[in-house]
Amino acid sequence: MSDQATSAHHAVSIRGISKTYQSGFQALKAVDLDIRRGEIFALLGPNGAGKTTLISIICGIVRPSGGSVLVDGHDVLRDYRITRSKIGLVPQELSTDAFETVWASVRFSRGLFGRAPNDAHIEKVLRALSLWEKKDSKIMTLSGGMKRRVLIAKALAHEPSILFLDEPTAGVDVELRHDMWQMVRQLRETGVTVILTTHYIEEAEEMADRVGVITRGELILVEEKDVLMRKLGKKQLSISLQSPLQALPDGLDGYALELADDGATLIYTFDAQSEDTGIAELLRRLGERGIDFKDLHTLESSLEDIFVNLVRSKP
Ligand SMILES: Nc1ncnc2c1ncn2[C@@H]1O[C@H](COP(=O)(O)OP(=O)(O)OP(=O)(O)O)[C@@H](O)[C@H]1O
Repeated sequence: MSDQATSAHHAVSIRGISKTYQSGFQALKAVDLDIRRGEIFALLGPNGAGKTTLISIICGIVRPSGGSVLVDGHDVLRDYRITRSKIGLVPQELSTDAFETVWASVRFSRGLFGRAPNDAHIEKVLRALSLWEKKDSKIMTLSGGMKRRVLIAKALAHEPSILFLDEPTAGVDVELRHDMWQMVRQLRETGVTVILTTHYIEEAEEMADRVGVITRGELILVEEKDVLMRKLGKKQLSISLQSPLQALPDGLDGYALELADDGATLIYTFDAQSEDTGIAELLRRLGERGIDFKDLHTLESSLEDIFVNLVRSKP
C-alpha cells in the first residue's frame, strides 16, 4: 500500500510537521503521528510543550512551517473546507453567545459549516449532554459545567468525525469530570475519534486508548496506554516490618531498597517485566537476618509517575 493510501486509513496523519513562530521560536520539530479512527488519543505534555500549536495546525488554524497533515485522507491546507467540516473543536472557554439560548447557539454552529439544518440531530446532542432541559435558557444563566457542555454540543452540531478537546475538564469539579469522561466514552462508541490534551494525567489514565507525550516541541513517545504502563511502570513491594530498622540491612546491596515510615517499612522496587522479580530471594535473605515482617503488598506506578520520569529524563 502506498503511503498516501495508508494515511487515508487514519483519522489524522501527520508527517514532519514543524512550526517556527515569527518570533523565531521553534514550537514543533518534525512531528510524525497517526491517529487511528475511533480511538481516544491523549496528548500529554508540560506547559509550553507545543500541544495547542499541534492541534491548531491539524485544525488548519495555524500554518505549519513544514510538513503535511491529512484529515480523513484530505490535506488540511489544500482542502481546508473539507477537513475543517470533519473536525469538532472544543475550546477551553466560551467567549461569545452569552445572550443566546442554548438551542439557538448550538443550531447556529451547525450552520457555520454549511450543513442543512437537522433539528433531530441537535436534539440528540443536547439530550446526550443532559442539556435538553436547558435548551431555552440563555447561556449566561448556566453554571460553569453546563457552559462546558454547551461548548461540546456546539462542536458536535455539524456531526464531525473527529473531536478535539483542549483541556476538557480544567477547573471543573470531580463529579462533572466523571460525567464528561463517561460522555467521551459514549462518543467513541458512536465512532467519533477523540483527541484530547490534558494536564490531568488521571484523565489520560482513565480514558485514553493511546498516549502521546510531547515536550519541547518533540513527540518523544506514542504508545498504547496499557503497554506503556506495563513497559515503563515499576512495581514496588512494600514490606511492613515487625520492628523498625535504623538502617538498611547489610548484605543486601544489590537490591533497590529504601526505608520508609521511620524505618518501619522496607520498599523494594523491581521490574515487573522481568522473569525473576527477586522477591523470593529477598524475603529469604531478610529471614536469614532475623528481620520479620507483618505485612506485604505491591504498589504499581501510575501514568503520572511514568510521565514525570519521561519528561525529566529528557535532556
Ligand atoms: N503566536 C505565537 N508566537 C510566538 N510563540 C508562540 C505563539 N504561540 C505559542 N508560542 C510558543 O510556543 C510554545 C508552545 O506553545 P503551545 O501553546 O503550543 O504549548 P502547550 O503545550 O499547548 O502549552 P499549555 O499546556 O501551557 O497550554 C510556547 O513556548 C509558546 O510560548
